[in-house]
Amino acid sequence: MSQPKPVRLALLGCGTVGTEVIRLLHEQADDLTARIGAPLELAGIAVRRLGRERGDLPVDPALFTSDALALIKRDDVDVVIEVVGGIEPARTWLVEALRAGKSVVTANKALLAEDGGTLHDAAADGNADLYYEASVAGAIPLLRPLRESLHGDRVTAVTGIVNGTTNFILSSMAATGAGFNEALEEATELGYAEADPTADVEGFDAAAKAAILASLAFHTRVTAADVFREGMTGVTAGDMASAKEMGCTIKLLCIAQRTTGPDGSENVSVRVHPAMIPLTHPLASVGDAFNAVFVEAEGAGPLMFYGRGAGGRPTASAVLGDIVAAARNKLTGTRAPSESNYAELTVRPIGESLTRYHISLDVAERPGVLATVAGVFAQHEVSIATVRQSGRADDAKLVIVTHSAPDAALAATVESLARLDIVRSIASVLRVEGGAG
Ligand SMILES: NC(=O)C1=CN([C@@H]2O[C@H](COP(=O)(O)OP(=O)(O)OC[C@H]3O[C@@H](n4cnc5c(N)ncnc54)[C@H](OP(=O)(O)O)[C@@H]3O)[C@@H](O)[C@H]2O)C=CC1
Ligand SMILES: N[C@@H](CC=O)C(=O)O
Repeated sequence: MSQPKPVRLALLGCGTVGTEVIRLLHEQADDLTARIGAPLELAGIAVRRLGRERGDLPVDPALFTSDALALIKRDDVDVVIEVVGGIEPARTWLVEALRAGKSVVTANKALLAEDGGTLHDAAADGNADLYYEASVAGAIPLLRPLRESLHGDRVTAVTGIVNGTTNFILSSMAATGAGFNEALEEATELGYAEADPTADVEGFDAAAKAAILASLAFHTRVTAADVFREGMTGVTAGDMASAKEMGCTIKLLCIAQRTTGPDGSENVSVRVHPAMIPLTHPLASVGDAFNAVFVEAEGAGPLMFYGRGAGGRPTASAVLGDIVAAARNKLTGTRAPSESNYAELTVRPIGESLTRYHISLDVAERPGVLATVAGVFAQHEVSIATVRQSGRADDAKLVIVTHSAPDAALAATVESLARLDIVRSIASVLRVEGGAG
């Protein structure tokens, strides 16, 4: 019997993820051939620095090129795998590949969240597959369940920890009191952080993932620019200690919800910010670079997805799953179902979202302080859940946790508090989720 023709792959990028894709392709070659019905073969590997030392990769050095576009355009390439990152030149490459009918597998959440529409349109034009499971939550199978398994249901919320680097840092700060810089350095060495770790710590990476999740979950187009984003660089050791005292911890959360506006219209709210959650909350025990995501759907109820959210090998596992799917489709001449972004829901501004605040104030110690502070909350129609008071005659502290209120009212309350002469400083403001406080 004649050997089936190999499915030929162009790999763009050979960094943390790309090298592990090469290793898995090599280690599992026989199994992959059996599963797909044809062998996978690397046609070329595009990198930026041809002379870079790449260790003992099980691959022919002649496959390396610095001309990604020429590699993509080759007639013998069936599937393009992009693990480079960034907006350009990745967008140009992927549009070129898709329009030419080549399937694309990418881990590039930044591009998908900024301009996913262009990629989906190019995939439709070229009748090609666009797979991106690795772009959100590393190894966790999450996008395929949203894209396929839950397509008969109505998803109402997606909440979770979707950035491994910041979860690693916050978990280290909570467990060992490790400093921010030290923990970030370790996360970078372990291959969790983005090329520019600002994307992680300032919440851009999680916001991109939130946009992808919200688009898939609610069948509407949400871009990174639509997502309210606050990073975790402002979280201090003091915040962590205060959270601990209250039986809580702090996590960078992604929260995407289907909501109803004041006029009864349906819309969505998508936000990323650090939040205080009780230690009893299932997300509180998600440590290291692990991710966990809750999906709530009307029929299914709550579902939880948990696993490694970053790192070369786990991410490569998700990439390989997509390669197998794309290769099978190539052989059978079929295509994965395209995205159904039909809903056109408006994204509500953060000010309209209902949140709760934990506010820590340094105040003067004199009679009437508490009443004055409480008056400010009343003025903004924000109800107080708990108040803790501590301190000496010249240096008192008030820690206030609110009930839920529109975020704009809570932010305005903080602004008014800052203007009071009895408030020496606002030590910290954190949002609270999951019954904390
Ligand atoms: N690391 C992780 O845990 C995860 C990463 N991702 C995503 O995967 C993608 C890759 O991440 P990661 O492997 O960590 O990144 P790295 O920075 O480790 O690797 C990037 C690779 O892209 C190559 N490259 C950069 N610019 C060009 C160019 N102009 N032409 C050709 N090659 C180029 C680099 O070449 P050279 O080697 O010569 O420098 C390098 O091989 C990103 O989109 C990231 O967001 C997704 C999930 C998890
Ligand atoms: N930098 C990202 C990598 C995976 O997406 C993270 O830390 O989660």
